[in-house]
Amino acid sequence: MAAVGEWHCEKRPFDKSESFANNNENVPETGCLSIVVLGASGDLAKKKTFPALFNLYRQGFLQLNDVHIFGYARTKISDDDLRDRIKGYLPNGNDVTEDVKNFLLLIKYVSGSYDAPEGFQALDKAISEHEFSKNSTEGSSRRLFYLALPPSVYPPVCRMIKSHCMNKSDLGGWTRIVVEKPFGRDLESAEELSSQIGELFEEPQIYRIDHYLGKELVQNLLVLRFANRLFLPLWNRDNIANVQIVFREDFGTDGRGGYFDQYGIIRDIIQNHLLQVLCLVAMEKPVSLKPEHIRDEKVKVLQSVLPIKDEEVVLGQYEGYKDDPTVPDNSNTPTFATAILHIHNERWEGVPFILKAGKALNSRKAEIRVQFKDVPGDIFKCQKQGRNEFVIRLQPSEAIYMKLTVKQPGLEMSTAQSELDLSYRQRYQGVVIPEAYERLILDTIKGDQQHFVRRDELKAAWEIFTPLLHRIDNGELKSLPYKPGSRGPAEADQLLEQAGYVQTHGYIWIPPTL
Ligand SMILES: NC(=O)C1=CN([C@@H]2O[C@H](COP(=O)(O)OP(=O)(O)OC[C@H]3O[C@@H](n4cnc5c(N)ncnc54)[C@H](OP(=O)(O)O)[C@@H]3O)[C@@H](O)[C@H]2O)C=CC1
Ligand SMILES: O=C1O[C@H](COP(=O)(O)O)[C@@H](O)[C@H](O)[C@H]1O
Repeated sequence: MAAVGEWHCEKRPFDKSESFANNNENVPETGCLSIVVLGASGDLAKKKTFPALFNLYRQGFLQLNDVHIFGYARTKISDDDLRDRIKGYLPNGNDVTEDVKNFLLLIKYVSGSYDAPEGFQALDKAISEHEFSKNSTEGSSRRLFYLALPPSVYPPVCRMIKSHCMNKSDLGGWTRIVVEKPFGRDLESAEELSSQIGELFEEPQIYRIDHYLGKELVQNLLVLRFANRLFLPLWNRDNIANVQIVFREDFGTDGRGGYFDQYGIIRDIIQNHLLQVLCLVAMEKPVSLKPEHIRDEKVKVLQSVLPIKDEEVVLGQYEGYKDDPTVPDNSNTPTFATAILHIHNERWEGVPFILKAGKALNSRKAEIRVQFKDVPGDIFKCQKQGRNEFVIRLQPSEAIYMKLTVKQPGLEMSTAQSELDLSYRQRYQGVVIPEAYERLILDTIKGDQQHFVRRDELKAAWEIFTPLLHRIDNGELKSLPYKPGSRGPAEADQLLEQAGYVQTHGYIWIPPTL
């Protein structure tokens, strides 16, 4: 038993019945599982993919008897070199515990190119040997390919997997591929990539990962919205004045300037992470929790978004961004953007959805802020404290709180702003909040596509942002300079005010301490 306030990890059985989210009619699967991380020498693999696999392993979701992990990349390194690279990124990886040792022994490395058969044939041989050594029986050849690679190599890699590495039909089981963002640069390139991959794999085999969908509080959105009577009648244009979905980072592009400059903050954060969150905030109740029912509702939201107007966009670029030698001196790439989206449907007509994301700002946080309208016939006018807000803090200090006006304790009848607060660290002491990648990889193994982006969703998301992105790429919209460590361009706050957001002055939510 963990002491109060201490976070701990438990071995959990892989039990389908324990979670309501599993009612997606997937058949429970056991048997030989090969997880292949392509691009194993890279940044994402060492920082996110392998640590997520380790966490799944130490919680008992990946069984020693079934699983084998393969790293694949061009770099010529040995199994031990790869293990050494990964070790430092595992939780407490430098104290080589039994768990760390056993996990690292599960990893083998195969080197090869991304567009020639030899490497993939060697990979297939290594996987088959593993399947053979585990005495695989029918239905037990499960092969998961995680493409931790630049999207430019997805098409050749998918072709190679299809030609040389599919699960063996006599054993049954499955082959699935996980692809990372950025999935295209605009509608046309995304559709081309989708078609290339779609010719090789069926949609149920393709897992387009958006790690924001794996975050605990993003996963809580459906429960909050549809399991609480309190919110059902309030969640609409009659009561809600505006919705903000905000991502802030207090560091810049930090050595990733070359990559970032080709994409910018809208492609990096808004078109995917924030838009996915918007869908979950705005969608209608799905028929059930089946992945297709949920994704159908998300697509409807995206298809109801009106074209974005230039006057409802503010772009910024932090001073010093172009000091990175890999960023061109004349770059107009935004590192900050605020854009207002309007959803043209019965529930949301007239409610601005303000999406804001920025790098090198004054704080690091991601949150959803639902601001309610003023109370009609307000009798406390003279001491008005501010509007009700429902805030879902995605990170850090995960929390859900409701800003309310209450009576200030004491003899006087005066009002104050306070909150009803569910702070996770305090309420769920000793409970581990899983990393987004950990949860999503587990979903791919279970075959649950609920938290992955379907092809038509991706298309609709690009349809919303492509015209704006093209205007930015053509230099028709300029990025305003802002100071690193600031709130971003002042024009963004003016836009917020124009959209009807009423800021509460003199009140700051402080995460409770234990
Ligand atoms: N890093 C992160 O935090 C995040 C990354 N992503 C996405 O994940 C994917 C991988 O990201 P990341 O690990 O940072 O990328 P890297 O730049 O580290 O690339 C991963 C590996 O791919 C190979 N590679 C790199 N460039 C090329 C190229 N031009 N042609 C062929 N192979 C290449 C290299 O392996 P080798 O040369 O050994 O073959 C490299 O180790 C990308 O799609 C990225 O956008 C998404 C979210 C966060
Ligand atoms: O996808 C990305 O996300 C990270 C932020 O992820 P978070 O889970 O730490 O919020 C961001 O830094 C990166 O630019 C982007 O590509």
